[in-house]
Amino acid sequence: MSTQQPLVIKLGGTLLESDKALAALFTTLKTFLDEVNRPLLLVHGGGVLVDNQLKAMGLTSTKKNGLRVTPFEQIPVIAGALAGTANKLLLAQAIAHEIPSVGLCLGDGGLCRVSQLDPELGAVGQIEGGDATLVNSLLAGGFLPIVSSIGITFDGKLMNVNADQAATAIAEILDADLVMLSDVSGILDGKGQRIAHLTEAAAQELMDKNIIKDGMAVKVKAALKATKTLGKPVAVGSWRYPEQLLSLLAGESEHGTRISH
Ligand SMILES: Nc1ncnc2c1ncn2[C@@H]1O[C@H](COP(=O)(O)OP(=O)(O)O)[C@@H](O)[C@H]1O
Ligand SMILES: CC(=O)N[C@@H](CCC(=O)OP(=O)(O)O)C(=O)O
Repeated sequence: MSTQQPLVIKLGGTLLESDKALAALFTTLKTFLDEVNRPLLLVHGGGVLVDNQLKAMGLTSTKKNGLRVTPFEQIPVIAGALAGTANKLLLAQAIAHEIPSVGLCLGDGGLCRVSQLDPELGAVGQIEGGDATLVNSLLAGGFLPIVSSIGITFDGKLMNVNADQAATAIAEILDADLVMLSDVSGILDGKGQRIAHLTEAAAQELMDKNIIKDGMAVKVKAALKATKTLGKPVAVGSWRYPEQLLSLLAGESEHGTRISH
């Protein structure tokens, strides 16, 4: 990996529930930025914050194939949780760790072009390319962009995009390396063992058997698409062990799962 090639790290939303894990991760990111001369961008989820917020308002929520059904009347609340609370909690961590940062959504600077994915899912977006100009100038200026997965359609509608799909699309737009940090040590097989290296055929078999399912199936499908476009593997690891970040980046097999086609 070249030293100047951007790195995209996707942070799963459950990280936001642990102040200790957040602080440990941002300490590692600060060291990484100081020691490794490399542009870094964070994309984050926050499904758990959305769940909590909807519940507090007496609203229910369902998922279909790992994607949240998003009635248009709920999008203000969901955008508030993701582009508001989740994004600003991460920005706050960056500031507390002396990392110059900017909080964005997919619509800022036209980073991602978003359209409605499927009318049955409501205000759920899919990404159809984008424009790296704004983000590249932020990276060149030494800022850490922190990007939520709220998108805006060409006709001005807010859309909820799955954060794994957002992260893979942004990695494709920036031609970046991609590491996805979740709440598991990697992708697990039918015996609960970590899979060090997952190919497309093996992933398909595990999805067919419902061993890779829900949010992880969305993540794996998005990662497989990105590996093809980027022509390199995508790593899935845990945010619980930020010290494993360099090992994940180096593609070592001791930690996480490397997905390739
Ligand atoms: N084969 C699998 N290996 C690991 N996790 C899996 C698998 N299948 C389903 N999962 C679930 O996927 C979750 C991670 O995906 P997701 O909820 O989208 O996380 P994140 O918000 O971190 O992106 C795990 O917590 C686990 O419950
Ligand atoms: C359409 C869709 O499913 N959107 C997700 C966006 C947040 C997300 O992906 O958060 P995690 O990475 O923490 O799972 C949602 O509403 O939960």
